[in-house]
Amino acid sequence: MSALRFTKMQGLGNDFVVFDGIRQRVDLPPEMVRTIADRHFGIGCDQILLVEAAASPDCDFRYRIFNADGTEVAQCGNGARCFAVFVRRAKLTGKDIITVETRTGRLILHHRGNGNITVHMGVPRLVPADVPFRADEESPEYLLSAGKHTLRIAAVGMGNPHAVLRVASAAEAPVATLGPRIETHPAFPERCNVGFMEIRDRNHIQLRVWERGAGETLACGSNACAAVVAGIRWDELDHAVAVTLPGGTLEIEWAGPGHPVMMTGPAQVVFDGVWPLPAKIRHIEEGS
Ligand SMILES: N[C@H](CCC[C@H](N)C(=O)O)C(=O)O
Repeated sequence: MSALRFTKMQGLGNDFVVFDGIRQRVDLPPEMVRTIADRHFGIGCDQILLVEAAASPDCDFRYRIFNADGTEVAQCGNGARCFAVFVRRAKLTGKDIITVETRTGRLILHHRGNGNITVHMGVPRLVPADVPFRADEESPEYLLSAGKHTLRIAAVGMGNPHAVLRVASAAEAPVATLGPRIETHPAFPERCNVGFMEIRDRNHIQLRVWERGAGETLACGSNACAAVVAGIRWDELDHAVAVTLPGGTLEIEWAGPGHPVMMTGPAQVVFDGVWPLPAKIRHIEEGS
């Protein structure tokens, strides 16, 4: 095959290149992911999403996610909503409720009928080793040394690792400087996504996110979930919260430990396209 069909999609401005890996063979070595994601030499996106056949009989699809830096990861909330729209539009399923398997668990994607999708994002991981985060014991808040700063953070796993800091103003938060410092902090052995949360009231936060492997994005669904979990554990938020990010607002609900986090929001198609496979990738493709 000398080219791959794709669909460009976005969820609150967090943008994706989505490949159907069922009707076409799609290999995504890191170099190819980086090239496709590049906003000047490629298509341009924060993440690539790959639809595959499920290995588990009780799942409808396998859902794979690749960051713009080429790393494969196990969770993407905004991408999950786009995945739900993609598989219906591609007529890979007609279901309203779709179960997908990821590298660390499974998500349930629910078309609400009004253009919004609700995603059962799984039960948050709060034990440090499950985030993963290096700490002797579980706590709603940890102190993290970063250069001359000592930061109070929450560490939450949503199938991917998240740090959350409370800030007075999300708009003025030092995302571009402190974000990469925390993303690569040794306390997070697999790096992390970094949320800067301004609490407006018990049912509304403003959030900006420095994403692992992508930098600051207009929205991050899994960090929105992690931020609400953190705020509820700090007794600063109620159980249903509107999370306003630069790209728009998500509705997040969490009933407390042991319960899943539920995320509701939109997902849109931007355009369809064809990605020409460069010769060297085609050479690998032909099994040489
Ligand atoms: N950067 C994330 C993956 C994408 C998550 C984000 N786009 C979302 O909507 O959850 C990570 O490395 O864990």
